[in-house]
Amino acid sequence: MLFLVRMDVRLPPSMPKEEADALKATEKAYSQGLQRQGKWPQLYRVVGEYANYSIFDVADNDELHTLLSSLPLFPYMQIHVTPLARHPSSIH
Ligand SMILES: O=C(O)C[C@H]1C=CC(=O)O1
Repeated sequence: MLFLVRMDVRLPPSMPKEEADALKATEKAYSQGLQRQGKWPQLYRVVGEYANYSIFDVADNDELHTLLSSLPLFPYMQIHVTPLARHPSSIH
């Protein structure tokens, strides 16, 4: 199942830079692992925002929730999920 996911990251301004950098590094490694597994096939930065649009390719809602809630930045993100279905006019 394909999902379009928007993630908006809101780190508290009071978080020490070292802590924020460590979280971002852990998040990067986690996300790249999922990308290599094919579960997170597309990841785009939203221009001018600390946000991304991503495509996830997972078995079901439960797997997506498990992956998203395991993101190291999860406590600091607003996440919006849109389930995708094949468009009848799509040639892909
Ligand atoms: O930077 C972000 O958009 C948040 C998150 C998503 C992948 C990653 O490495 O960090």
